[in-house]
Amino acid sequence: MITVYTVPEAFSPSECDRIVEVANTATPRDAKLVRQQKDHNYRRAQLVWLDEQPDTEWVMDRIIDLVRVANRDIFDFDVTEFAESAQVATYHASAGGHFDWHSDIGEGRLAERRKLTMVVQLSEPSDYAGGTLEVMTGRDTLAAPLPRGTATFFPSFMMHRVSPVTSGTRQSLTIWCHGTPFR
Ligand SMILES: O=C(O)CCC(=O)C(=O)O
Ligand SMILES: [Fe+2]
Repeated sequence: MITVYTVPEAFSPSECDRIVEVANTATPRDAKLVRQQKDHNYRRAQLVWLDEQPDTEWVMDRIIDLVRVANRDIFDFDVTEFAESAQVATYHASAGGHFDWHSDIGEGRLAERRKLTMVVQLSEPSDYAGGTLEVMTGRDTLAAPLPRGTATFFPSFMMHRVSPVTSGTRQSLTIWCHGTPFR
């Protein structure tokens, strides 16, 4: 189904703490776009790829369970693999954190095979202002629920953005599921 689907409390507060801790102690990279070019006006965030961090296999195990259920119950997409690492993005208000409107499907061997996107809110809503994940559902946009640990799923072709973070810091966990490109 073509929809935005939310799972409250997909990750517990202590699981969010553990993921944030890994991300905050790793060496971040500036966010690169699907075609690997840097364009800071388009996206400003720091990224940590979980598969480069030790002791994070449990995160992937949880992701696999969540995605399996969401895809079985809601999307029924022909997804076969996670071809890219999960990433933790950190958007600082002080660094102009945001991500302009985009689709996750792009050119390139991996980006063209993205089908289902899952984003988990890792920060307490009171820790930041702005930084809303918005998904375009046609004429309207839908704001992803803010509570920490909430997972929001949407087809990777849907346009979405993270509005500018105006105070504090927002962190999120993103994973893509891949398969035969849509046709
Ligand atoms: O941080 C978010 O909420 C969304 C991240 C995103 O859209 C992406 O990494 O493609
Ligand atoms: Fe995205």
